[in-house]
Amino acid sequence: MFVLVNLKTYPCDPVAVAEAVRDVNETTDARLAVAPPATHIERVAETGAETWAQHVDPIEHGSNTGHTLAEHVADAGAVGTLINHSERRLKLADIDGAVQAAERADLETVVCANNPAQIGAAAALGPDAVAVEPPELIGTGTPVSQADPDVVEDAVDAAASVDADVSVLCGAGISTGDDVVAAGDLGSEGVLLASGVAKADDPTAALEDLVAPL
Ligand SMILES: O=C(CO)COP(=O)(O)O
Repeated sequence: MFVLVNLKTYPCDPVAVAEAVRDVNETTDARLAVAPPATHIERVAETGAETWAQHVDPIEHGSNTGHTLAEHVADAGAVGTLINHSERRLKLADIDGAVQAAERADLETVVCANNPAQIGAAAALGPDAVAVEPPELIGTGTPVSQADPDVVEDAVDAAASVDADVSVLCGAGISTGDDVVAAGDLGSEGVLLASGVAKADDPTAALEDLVAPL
């Protein structure tokens, strides 16, 4: 299972969380990665943790002000990027452009979406993976894999019907190893989570709990 920790803009120490991700990754067959704010990618990558960006813009080198260029996040040490999110909503054309920008920079891609219909559209753009995250469950601590298992199974079916090579992750409210196991049982190849680690008093213990049953 892939466990991707999105730090959003939570007031945690991204380097400390990254060190925890790096250390717990050594203890498990699961694959752990962390997505800090763009400003912290370089310092986080220097810890040795697998580092992802939270966003890249659908642009190339040139006259763009205030944008995030895929090549820059790759240079800073990111190996992948989230694209689109309930909290960073993009138009379909911009998701398409961001996937192409990320591929140009050799970044792995996970396109987030709110529901199975959007997952089908996202999968059609050819990312490496899609992640279904019902907005109403994000940040609640109520895990999608238990509160809304149908949405995960339907997302898996929707992606498979478009492109069987696109992996499916799920997220929202995931915070325990049981939640991760439940996600896997529904056909998800990984989880995307944030508050369960970023807001934890002890991120290492939270990560250890997440991967314990894997
Ligand atoms: O939005 C999410 C990850 O991108 C999920 O957030 P929570 O894990 O806080 O519910």
